[in-house]
Amino acid sequence: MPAFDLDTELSAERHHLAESRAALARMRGRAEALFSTGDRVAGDAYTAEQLGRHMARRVKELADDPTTPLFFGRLDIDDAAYHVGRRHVTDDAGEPMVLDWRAPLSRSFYRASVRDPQGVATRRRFGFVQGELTSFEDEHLDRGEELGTKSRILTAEIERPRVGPMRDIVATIQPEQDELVRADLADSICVQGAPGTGKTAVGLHRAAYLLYLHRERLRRSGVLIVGPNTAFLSYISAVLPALGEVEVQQGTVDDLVARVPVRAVDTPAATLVKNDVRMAEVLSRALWRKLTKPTEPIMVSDGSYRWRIDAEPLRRIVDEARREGLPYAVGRDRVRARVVALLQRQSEYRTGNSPGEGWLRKMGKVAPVTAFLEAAWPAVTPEALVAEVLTDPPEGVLTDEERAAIRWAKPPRTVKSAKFSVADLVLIDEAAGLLDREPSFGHVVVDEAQDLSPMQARAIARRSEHGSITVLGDLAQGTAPWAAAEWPETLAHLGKPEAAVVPLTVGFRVPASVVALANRLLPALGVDVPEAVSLRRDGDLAIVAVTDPSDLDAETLAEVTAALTHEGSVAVIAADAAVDRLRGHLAAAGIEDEPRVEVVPATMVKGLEYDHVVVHEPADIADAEAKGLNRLYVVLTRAVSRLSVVHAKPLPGPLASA
Ligand SMILES: Nc1ncnc2c1ncn2[C@@H]1O[C@H](COP(=O)(O)OP(=O)(O)OP(=O)(O)O)[C@@H](O)[C@H]1O
Repeated sequence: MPAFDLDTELSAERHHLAESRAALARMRGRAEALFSTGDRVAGDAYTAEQLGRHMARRVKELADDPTTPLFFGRLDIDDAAYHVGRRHVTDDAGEPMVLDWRAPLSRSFYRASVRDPQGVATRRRFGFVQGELTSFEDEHLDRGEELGTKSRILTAEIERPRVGPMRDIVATIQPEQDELVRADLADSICVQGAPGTGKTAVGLHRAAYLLYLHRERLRRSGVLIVGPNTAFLSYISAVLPALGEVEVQQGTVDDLVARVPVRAVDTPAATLVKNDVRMAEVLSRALWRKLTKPTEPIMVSDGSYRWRIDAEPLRRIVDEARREGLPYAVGRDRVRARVVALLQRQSEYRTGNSPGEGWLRKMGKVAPVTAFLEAAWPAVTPEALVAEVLTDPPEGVLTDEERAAIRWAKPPRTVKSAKFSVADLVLIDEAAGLLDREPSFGHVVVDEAQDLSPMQARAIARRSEHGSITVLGDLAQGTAPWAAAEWPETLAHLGKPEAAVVPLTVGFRVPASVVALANRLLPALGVDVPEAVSLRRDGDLAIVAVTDPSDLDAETLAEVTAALTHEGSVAVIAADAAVDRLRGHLAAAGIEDEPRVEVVPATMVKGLEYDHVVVHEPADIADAEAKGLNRLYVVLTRAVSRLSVVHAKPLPGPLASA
């Protein structure tokens, strides 16, 4: 193609971009105008409120970020051109100027190939700098041209330095990722992906996709993202808003179950027992054994008459309600209602009239009925049930040693004054689930799921009972004492045993040389997962052996200083115990004011990434915990461009020959 043609094309595309931005601004202007007059046109306060919320959301959704491209691709189908971007933009006549990446037609942007062109003659990808269109790249699928992962624009995007929070990947979603993103709402899936294969990205884009396709339904039931800690959640928090999705709930499992404050710390032994799935059985038994067979009749007087229900029908009512398998508190209400119904029938029989609402309510609360209920089906709170179990752990499910591990050394005088631990909160949540139903989200995305304990997984299962889930994780990165060695068990605890386990193996973060180093650890990790294959041929790996251990921190500092000559973020990752000392060391060298540098404890880096990672004394990281080698595997795979490993002690196990 002659050069002037390229220029003409580029300026035509720039023109389309400018026009699209102007059209989006008009769409937003219209939404704002509607927003400001909304309460005047709404019939009542409730509708005005609903309309106001809807319009405010709409205005937010239509925000234009001048630093990100409004479209990033184009499809030529049957002589028509369709630009693909972050959201629909239409001109004043309602004609599409940019298609939302989630629209059915846009699917071909991600999936069309020479083998299956899907009607696409040409696929065009745009290169941008700061929202300005600078280049494009065409694949003429109709002429057998396909770039795949060799696309220059894809490579540039993957290799772009990382600064600040996570970015969306709409422009470059790969076919195997797209298949997961666009899976049906009804499908629960489990993505087993090596580090940097885009699991988190896939989960977030899937949430955005499902919200687009099932907007009303999911807005009502809600979409929830569960992540391992708040640092991770804040790292990913900008992705969905950038995709126009501003109403997704994000939290850790601890956030989900936070019904009471955490005021105690468990021993490791107690933590293990409390997270074991048998605790569900312990709680369930402790609860249901509270029911007792009624042996006394109920005698009630309402002022005019005396009523009596014998023990036999009462036994039947309790047995029936139990057999119905309802949550405990619902069953209790049911028993009360049936007792009142029996009284009502007697009253109708004797007086010939139906008693009124007030009479029925009163009968539900009279002392003999309440006393019967308290004996046969006593009221209980989740906290009280857990406190009871921890005060005197029942026999039958746990071993004596396990019971001793969770028994409170000094039981509290009242439930209110009880001090609960993080693990207790999950138990309280389980107890609450036995008492009553938890509202279910329409879809839940669970990241770093390999670290969920069975009891935590059950807390998520209760919140997705009527919805589907996307489970993201990597068994090799499991560091919790209960971390899964295979997926089916976790999926069963999550209530979705049928979920398909789909692997992702192409890595977009970690350079090949770094992946090769990390992969050496895999055989020692005791899990059977496919190795990562890196798309990245760039990147540096340096192993710096220090002979005098007292030089270790100085060498680390030297690596940081060298890293700062490059673009992007720098992290020193060290065993937690060394972090304060290293921060002091860097501060003394005047690096504390450099916003690009962070000293991060090894236990906090899961899910994060930095352009340059300096790993400080890997042997200490590996020795710090039972799953230390898994932790080291996580640490080594955080680097986007360069990894320096600084060590005085021998490198741990399988890395020693590196
Ligand atoms: N298709 C893609 N195009 C461009 N960048 C991508 C693509 N897929 C993933 N990435 C980038 O690769 C990096 C790793 O992605 P992500 O964090 O989602 O991986 P992960 O599998 O969750 O990793 P980990 O298991 O280590 O937490 C991110 O910077 C992400 O933006």
